[in-house]
Amino acid sequence: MDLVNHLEGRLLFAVPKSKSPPNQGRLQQATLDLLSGCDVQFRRETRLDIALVKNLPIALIFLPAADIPTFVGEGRVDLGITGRDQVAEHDATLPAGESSNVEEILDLGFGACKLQVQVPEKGELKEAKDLVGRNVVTSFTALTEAFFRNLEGAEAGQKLTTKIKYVGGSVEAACALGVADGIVDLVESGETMKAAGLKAIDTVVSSTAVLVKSRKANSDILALLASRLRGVITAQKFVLCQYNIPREQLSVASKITPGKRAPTITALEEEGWVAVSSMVEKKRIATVMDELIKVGASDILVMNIANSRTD
Ligand SMILES: Nc1ncnc2c1ncn2[C@@H]1O[C@H](COP(=O)(O)OP(=O)(O)OP(=O)(O)O)[C@@H](O)[C@H]1O
Ligand SMILES: O=P(O)(O)OC[C@H]1O[C@H](OP(=O)(O)OP(=O)(O)O)[C@H](O)[C@@H]1O
Repeated sequence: MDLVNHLEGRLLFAVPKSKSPPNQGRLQQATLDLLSGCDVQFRRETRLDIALVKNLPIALIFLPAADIPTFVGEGRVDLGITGRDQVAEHDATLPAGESSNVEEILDLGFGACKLQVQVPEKGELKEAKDLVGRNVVTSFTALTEAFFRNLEGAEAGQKLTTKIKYVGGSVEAACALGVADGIVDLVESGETMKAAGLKAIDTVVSSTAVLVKSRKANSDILALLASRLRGVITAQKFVLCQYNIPREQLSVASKITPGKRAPTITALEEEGWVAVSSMVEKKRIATVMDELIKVGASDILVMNIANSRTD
């Protein structure tokens, strides 16, 4: 089947694909899990970068994470998932005064990392401004140039004294090989940086995976898909907390669990008691339970949310 001829009338959705098999594309699996949570059904033929969604008028286009902002920005695809670092790098390449056509509509929470300025651990360089006028190697040349332009106080168009060179990978080797005095590279666990004898001295961008749309793209199917994705992400971030509490303590407990809009309150058969049900951010739940106990709550139950729709 010639898939390209079947794209007409479909929302084009760019999802990150793996370029190099050993790394398997850091954003790919979490993205596929997210699509499955939204009941986006498709089968990708081996080596094909286009997959038609069976149950919705959507076509998935598998592209390298770094290229997705370009395709979205030019309106060639309507929607995409990539790292915020990639969007920032794309935006930094735009001519001064030109605004980006890549609009972030949802933080997806996974793929967290930081683009950091790194120098040899044992050396005289202590802060980013010590690298001004020296050699810096990176895969993110536009962001690095903007960062040092700011440090140098250089006007747009004025030549930088810091020399920024592009490499496509293994950036951390540049210092050891004498190509660079410092690098600007992604740090997730910090293992690569540590193994290369480097330390971070500044952060250019903090990143997570984001859902982006082309500024002019708007359709019912785009709104539906964004709403489904938001529902799955919200469900992953929140738990449902239920507890019983004396009615006179309700106002203080409601401040601890205000919910997304407001907590649900149900009267109990027992005089003077109510049951409360409220969504709570997963990362806060232990503290919230401690606080609820202190104000007299009992029978506290916490449940995972399989899916949600709150917009
Ligand atoms: N440790 C990490 N190293 C690189 N990117 C990371 C890391 N952790 C999270 N990310 C995010 O993943 C994005 C890269 O995605 P992905 O790995 O799919 O791209 P790729 O480099 O094209 O794939 P591959 O690594 O298979 O070549 C980065 O831009 C960043 O947002
Ligand atoms: O902080 P960590 O968890 O160690 O991850 C960070 C490393 O991962 C990425 O490299 P990648 O593995 O994609 O290889 P590359 O250097 O060839 O791009 C990135 O460029 C860092 O080198």
